[in-house]
Amino acid sequence: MIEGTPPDTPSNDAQPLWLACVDKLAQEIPEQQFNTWIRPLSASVSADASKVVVSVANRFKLDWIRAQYASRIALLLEAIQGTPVTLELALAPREGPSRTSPAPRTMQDQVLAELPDLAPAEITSPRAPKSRLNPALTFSTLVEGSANRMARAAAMHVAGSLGQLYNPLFIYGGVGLGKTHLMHAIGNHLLSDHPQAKVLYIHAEQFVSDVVKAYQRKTFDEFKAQYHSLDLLLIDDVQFLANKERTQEEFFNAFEALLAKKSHIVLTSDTYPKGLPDIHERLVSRFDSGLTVAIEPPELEMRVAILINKAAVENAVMPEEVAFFVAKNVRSNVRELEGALRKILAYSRFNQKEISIQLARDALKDLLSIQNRQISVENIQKTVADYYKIKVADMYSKKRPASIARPRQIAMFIAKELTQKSLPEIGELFGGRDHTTVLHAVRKIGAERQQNTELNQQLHVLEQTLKG
Ligand SMILES: Nc1ncnc2c1ncn2[C@@H]1O[C@H](COP(=O)(O)OP(=O)(O)OP(=O)(O)O)[C@@H](O)[C@H]1O
Repeated sequence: MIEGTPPDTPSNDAQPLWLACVDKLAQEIPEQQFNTWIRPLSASVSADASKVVVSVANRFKLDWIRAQYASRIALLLEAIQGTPVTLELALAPREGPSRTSPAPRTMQDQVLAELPDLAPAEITSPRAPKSRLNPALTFSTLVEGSANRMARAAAMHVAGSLGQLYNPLFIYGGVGLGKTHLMHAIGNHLLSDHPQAKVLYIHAEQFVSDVVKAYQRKTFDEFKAQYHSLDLLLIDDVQFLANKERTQEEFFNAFEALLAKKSHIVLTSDTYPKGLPDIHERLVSRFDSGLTVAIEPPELEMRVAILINKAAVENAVMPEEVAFFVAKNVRSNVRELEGALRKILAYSRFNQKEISIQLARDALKDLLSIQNRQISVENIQKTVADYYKIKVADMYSKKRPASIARPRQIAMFIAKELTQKSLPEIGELFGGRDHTTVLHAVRKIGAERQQNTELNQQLHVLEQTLKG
């Protein structure tokens, strides 16, 4: 399931498929959740009903629907239609004034300008459920591996002894690596031990919107009472506070109030605190004043374990050899692994065939061909050379100064991570080097990545660039 643009040939005849799906969801989901998340959706269905594009008002909602409801919607659509249906989520076209409208004048205007893309109805919608935690996201459903071991241990510590060490806990890493899951796990753990604890999970964009609402309705006292009285505040994706001056100020106030009363704050972001652009220095230094931990992309064995576990949750058996095949081909993040698994399960159920490597190959045909097309060792050499401002020819040359040798080692490391090439093949493509030279580079950069935040960040950027 991917984000995309509406299909070219929407058909009104096919709309009953979507309406039937919405009907089913209405029976399954609590009314308030249904009204908040599902009712506002609109969908366009291709003429042959093989593709449904659901439009969502803003990115926050899109992420939420993708995480919470997309797999269920996809399954329902296929069950109703009786043939495979591709589900896509797309941002609805924005209406009203563009972001380039003249600078706001009053404080309320300024705050309103910070509003994420929420429809007006959202501003007056009833208050969300108290903790906003998803009970399914717990420590027990989070597979542990070296990629998340430290973050998981710190999170468990926080959940077990609130307000003491590691406050704030700042968790960062690339998309779909389990940061949100870990946050919810902390909240759920705390609530299971202390059901009366005041816990709030909130996405940073929603925090911006809460600040806006407080200004609009002149309910700042209520806003402060709500936030400043929490025992645990979990705030996701703080990079979304960038350039939101007023919101940052309110967040700073809440932050200080919570720390003063020994409440705990857990934050996530796509980068480490000092790497956050357009966030006020005093907030950045607060973010960094507790414990900052990274979540890395999961290593092969962890990806295999995640696949096998998630298949079991869906009452399916994924043989280990198939899990290895998928894990070797889907490397970027857990969300993509989940997407691949969903495709395989749907394909297996639809064709009534057992899960095998051949079935996985067929189910993931599109995904595999895109990957193979995109990432070649030549592409990696060029991207890394551009990034470190050296000549591509230096990737094959025998030169040894560190300014050249290091980018070369980084390129070898990425080649091992992102392509199916063996060590000797990679060595060959780097000017006929021995496979032990490649192995040395892979081990060295891999170990350094765990310790060196800056290198880790550079690798993330390079990997994201290569994956397009
Ligand atoms: N170690 C893990 N074990 C099991 N499931 C995981 C693990 N890590 C991530 N997931 C699952 O992968 C999906 C994506 O994770 P999550 O939403 O927590 O990522 P994220 O890092 O917050 O991403 P984003 O930055 O895009 O918000 C979720 O369904 C989550 O449950």
